[in-house]
Amino acid sequence: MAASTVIPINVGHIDDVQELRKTKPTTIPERFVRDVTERPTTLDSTTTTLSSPHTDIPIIDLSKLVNGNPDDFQSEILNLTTACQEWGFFQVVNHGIDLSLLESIEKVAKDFFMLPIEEKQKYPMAPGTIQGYGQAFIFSENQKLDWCNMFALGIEPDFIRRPELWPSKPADFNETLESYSREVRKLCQKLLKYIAVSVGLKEDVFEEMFGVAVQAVRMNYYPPCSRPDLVMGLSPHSDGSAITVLQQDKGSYVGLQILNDNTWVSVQPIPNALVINIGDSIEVLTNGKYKSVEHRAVIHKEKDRLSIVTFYAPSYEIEMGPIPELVDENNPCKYKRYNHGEYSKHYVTNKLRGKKNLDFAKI
Ligand SMILES: O=C(O)CCC(=O)C(=O)O
Ligand SMILES: [Fe+2]
Repeated sequence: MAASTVIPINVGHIDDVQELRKTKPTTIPERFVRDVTERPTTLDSTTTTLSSPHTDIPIIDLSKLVNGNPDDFQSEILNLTTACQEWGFFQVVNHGIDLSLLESIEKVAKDFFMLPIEEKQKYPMAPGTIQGYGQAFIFSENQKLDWCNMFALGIEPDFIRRPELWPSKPADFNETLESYSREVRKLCQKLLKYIAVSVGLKEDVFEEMFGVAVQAVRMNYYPPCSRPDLVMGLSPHSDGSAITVLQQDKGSYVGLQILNDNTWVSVQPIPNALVINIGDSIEVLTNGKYKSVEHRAVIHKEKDRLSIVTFYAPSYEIEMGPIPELVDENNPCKYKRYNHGEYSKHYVTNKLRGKKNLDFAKI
């Protein structure tokens, strides 16, 4: 997320999805109804329950990388290479973050979303910005809305923080988010080290390059919807980050889908695991060897869902472009050199639209 810039735009009226849900509408408001081509594709027409192939995306056991014997380390690095190259997504187990902390962040996030709307609206996401409570990436009154309420905050570096948007309720929200973010930051640093090794680079390459990495969190709350076949929880997109860490609530239904081989496949949640995905910045740095992958969230007819998503990205000052070791005559340079801050700005000032934002970086 880039530092906020206020853009004078007319986004029209954005319904709060939780409030909308309370009114039990018999028809879904037009602004949430997707064009036929954009609806969740595979549908069990008898039950209006969404069904799509479930795939077990790769699982990485971090403990084998952090303190495994050399054989385990090597085989897990190979798994990581496959996961990043063929999927761009994996679930990490034995990630070292206390389960009690995962539970605490889930609790404060849920408690926040359950507050009265008047309380949540004390922290509004202004049109065209990406921090606070509301709906991000809406830039016009004609744009379709996602079936989702979001609460997003910049964490690091300090200058991206908007302290006025940090809520006073629930009382332990801020403290919990600080502890959680510290742990997730360490996890990202570890993962990037192993991702570097897995692509044949020295382990500190990203750490050294990134400077004070940008970290932001977005909590997505998806209420149920009587017509999940018509709406989208979160529009298809790739993340602008280097990597993203996604925590789903305990007992989450299958809501995250990723585009693999042109098919939307559902990610089956594993209790206490974290979902990791490659963002656009790693795609550029690895010269496309590891690609960011388009993903989206779909909605359930009866159940709600919460995801807590951390984006970890290079500092805005750094110059981006493929790492020279990954460019040769068999792998010609596919991306230009640009300032990462420019890309972040480009990303947050456009609607979510698959991988289109990355055209910015392509030669
Ligand atoms: O809720 C999910 O599963 C997806 C969230 C996501 O992709 C995002 O916030 O960028
Ligand atoms: Fe995402």
